Amino acid sequence: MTNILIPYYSSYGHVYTMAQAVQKGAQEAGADAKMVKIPEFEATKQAMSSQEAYVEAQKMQAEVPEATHDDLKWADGIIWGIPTRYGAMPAQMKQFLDAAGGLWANGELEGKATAVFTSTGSVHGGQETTAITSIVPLLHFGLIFVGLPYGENPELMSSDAIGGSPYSASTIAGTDGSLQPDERDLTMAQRLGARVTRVAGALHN
Ligand SMILES: Cc1cc2nc3c(=O)[nH]c(=O)nc-3n(C[C@H](O)[C@H](O)[C@H](O)COP(=O)(O)O)c2cc1C
Repeated sequence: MTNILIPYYSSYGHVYTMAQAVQKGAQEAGADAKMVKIPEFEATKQAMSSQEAYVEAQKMQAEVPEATHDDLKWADGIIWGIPTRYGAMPAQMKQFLDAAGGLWANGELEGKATAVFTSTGSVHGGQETTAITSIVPLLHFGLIFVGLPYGENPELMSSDAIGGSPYSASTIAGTDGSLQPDERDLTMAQRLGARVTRVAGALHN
């Protein structure tokens, strides 16, 4: 069986919902697919403890285990859930990657399939920049990047304000976080899960 890991970071639940769709797509493609959350900073936990939306979203994810570097070793494919912070990945995600230097040094992730999915507050808030800049550290680990092709995702041709690009599945949370992922965003997220499962399986064999 192909092992797919979905490490994600989600303050308000949108990336968590997308991660569930990615997991469903991977499972339907035959993977053992595991969601894990990127550890939160203590300072952020404290700063956000009075923000109801954050506290509720964390409760929703209470059962999801925290990501470890051993999880990365277990995986044949890794699909990262990365909300946009100033057009790029959050510090929490970068810290997790920075702390994985031992895996980098030993080349332990080289040759595994990888992909990303993202979320922004606004339509042009940086979905593509988040995906593309995230590819840079992932390539340092020797991961093999999988995109979201037009052929499988006709929704990419839509002129509606929905997520999805050739670089990643994505969603728009709304600047006040009040939107939920569009059905088309979830469908593309599922297809990404399935595609990485197929690629990871082929690479593993
Ligand atoms: C510090 C910070 C920086 C952010 N920067 C951006 C940004 O550059 N562009 C954007 O559209 N949204 C930005 N957002 C909004 C987040 O991308 C949005 O809250 C997130 O995608 C929602 O996903 P979640 O519910 O999984 O946390 C920012 C949010 C925070 C807290």
